[in-house]
Amino acid sequence: MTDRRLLRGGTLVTLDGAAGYGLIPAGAVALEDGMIRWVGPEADLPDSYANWPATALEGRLVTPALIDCHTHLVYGGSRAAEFELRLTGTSYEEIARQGGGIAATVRATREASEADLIAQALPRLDAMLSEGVSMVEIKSGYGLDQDTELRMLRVARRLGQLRPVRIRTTFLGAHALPPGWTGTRAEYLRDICLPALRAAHAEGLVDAVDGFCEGIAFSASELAVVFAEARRLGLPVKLHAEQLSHQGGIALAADHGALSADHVEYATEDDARRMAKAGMVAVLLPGAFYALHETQAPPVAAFRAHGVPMALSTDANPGTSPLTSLLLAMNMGCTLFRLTPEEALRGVTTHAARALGLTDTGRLAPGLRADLCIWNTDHPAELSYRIGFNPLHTRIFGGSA
Ligand SMILES: O=C(O)CC[C@@H]1NC(=O)NC1=O
Ligand SMILES: [Fe+3]
Repeated sequence: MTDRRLLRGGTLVTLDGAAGYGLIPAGAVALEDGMIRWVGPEADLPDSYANWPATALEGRLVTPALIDCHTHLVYGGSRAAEFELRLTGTSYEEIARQGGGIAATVRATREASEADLIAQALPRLDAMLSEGVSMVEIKSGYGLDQDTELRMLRVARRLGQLRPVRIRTTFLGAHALPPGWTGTRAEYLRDICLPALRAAHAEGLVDAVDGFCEGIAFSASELAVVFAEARRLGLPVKLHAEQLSHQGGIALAADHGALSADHVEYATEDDARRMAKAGMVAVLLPGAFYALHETQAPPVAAFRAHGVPMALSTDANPGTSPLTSLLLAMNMGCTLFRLTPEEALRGVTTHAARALGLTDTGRLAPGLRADLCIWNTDHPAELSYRIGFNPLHTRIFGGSA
């Protein structure tokens, strides 16, 4: 039985082309068997679609469904108490020295069963879906041992079976040293991280590989070992780079054909040039910038000048970005990083898809997946202008509402 649906009488934001909204006023979209078949002015609708079951859009805005391309959505426990500590004078570093920070989440995640992790992740995932998200990237990185890293990735895969959403998984064993590790960072990567990556890959749990290139985490030369193994396994790479300082992470990522460099607050003009040449996406994460009271914004003007596509994401994680609203991340991208509303919308659709290495979604065009959002507004800027307001009317996933 062919599943057909015609949306008619809305303002379409196709995002076709390298710039602009690709607006089609009074437009129509024909969906069939989970794919977009036709997009255009309703006046030009071919007769063959005229009798398809129709939904009147009544002038509402239609965009591609949203994509959150950088999250740490699966984890155990909460760090709300640390939030309170920080606001009563204890520094981030002091909390880490006391065994808090990532280590606290690692302990809670190791103690959590698969069912616990699913139960704790679902409300966060549901919050994203309620705002029109159709795809979420989820990283490991709170296990830092093989069993827990694989359990995190299995949970991420399971979430895509429990909800109408696509999940892309990223192995982030190179996130931090495990609590209590007495060896070197290179020994952790060799003896724990890489065997876990190979085991996760063998189980089909990994879509990409990531690392945290920072003074408090791993150096570019240490991470080169992880990226070399990822490439040997045929996996794409991406990198948390230049977040709190300049460590040369972008150069490493560019040398390994990375899909993206993420955070990039301390990226330079030369980094932007390298990213453009390597065809990388800059994934901007304003939630962490905001929560850490960061003052160094990413070099948006340099990314624009060199044609580096910019994506936006929540970086949903319990420490530096306990944010599960991609709409708020859009507003932060505009307000904190001075992105235009068009750049913000591209950042959570077509550029986010590119940051995940995907070409089957992120725009309204024939042949792409029928993942769309219908909004109770008629102007695209409303999506990043409002703060704490969700104008979603209908989320269409694979052609179904
Ligand atoms: O604090 C946490 O739990 C994660 C921090 C998070 N991880 C990373 O690589 N950068 C971050 O901001
Ligand atoms: Fe992150």
